[in-house]
Amino acid sequence: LIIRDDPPAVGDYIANYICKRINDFAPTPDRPFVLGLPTGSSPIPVYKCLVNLVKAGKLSFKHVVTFNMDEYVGIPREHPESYHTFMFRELFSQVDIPPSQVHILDGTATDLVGECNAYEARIKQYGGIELFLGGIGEDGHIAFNEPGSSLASRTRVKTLAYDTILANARFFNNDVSAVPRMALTVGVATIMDSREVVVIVTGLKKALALSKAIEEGVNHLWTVSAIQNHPWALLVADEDATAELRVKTVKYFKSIERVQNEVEFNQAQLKANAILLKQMSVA
Ligand SMILES: N[C@@H]1[C@@H](O)[C@H](O)[C@@H](COP(=O)(O)O)O[C@@H]1O
Repeated sequence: LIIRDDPPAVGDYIANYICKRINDFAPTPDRPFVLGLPTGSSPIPVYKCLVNLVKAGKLSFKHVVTFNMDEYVGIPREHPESYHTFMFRELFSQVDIPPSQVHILDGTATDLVGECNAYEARIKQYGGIELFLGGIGEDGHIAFNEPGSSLASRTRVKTLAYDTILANARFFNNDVSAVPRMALTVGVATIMDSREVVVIVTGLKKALALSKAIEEGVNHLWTVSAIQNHPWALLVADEDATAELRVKTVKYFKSIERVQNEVEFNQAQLKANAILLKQMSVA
């Protein structure tokens, strides 16, 4: 768990982290970086920063392949609140990703089950997802894996929890009746299969979910808690989202980061000294 002051600082941290991961991976057309992505308000600061990194020439999406987490059932791609529209508005139209490398579930498909199965197959074809970025709902859902979702779930059709419908009404002019009742979503196991999971947790409203995710056991009622079983998971939260954590938990994770920074600083110094010594011996 990494804690930053506010959502922009969380966005900066995650975007720079993803940028480094993609650059270190050095993707090529034959070996693209496969990235899983979320929608919602939480990832907006991440996307803003990723766009700036691309504009500054520090990052390219040319050899990045993306898979979005979820999409509403029954609203067309062109709908202003479809996740398709959201992704192109906030990220894809502003970076150098070829649209053919973007994958988003089609919530208007005539065969929804077939659409979900094909999505899983496509992810496999690419050799799985390298890094899955996610957000969480107030009830601790990841993607649209609402409370009670099987932790072994795969991409499927999902009925939304009434709390989620209420929470998402803000995107539909606060008209609860306009919010779709169903969605297509990757499963908990689809996310857990990825080689790395990064979760954005910002705002006071996510505080209980964050506590359930990391301070208690793995539980299908708080599906994000499944990350406890993932070998390489990172949560990045802002101060507000830590409100329900124990003081001890917050201090513990902050102290780990301090120790890690110390280790990295010492390693950098050792490296710099070694270079200096080598230069002196050559001279
Ligand atoms: N399906 C999405 C989730 O993937 C997202 O994490 C959640 C939180 O949204 P926000 O970031 O706006 O709080 O909203 C929706 O339910």
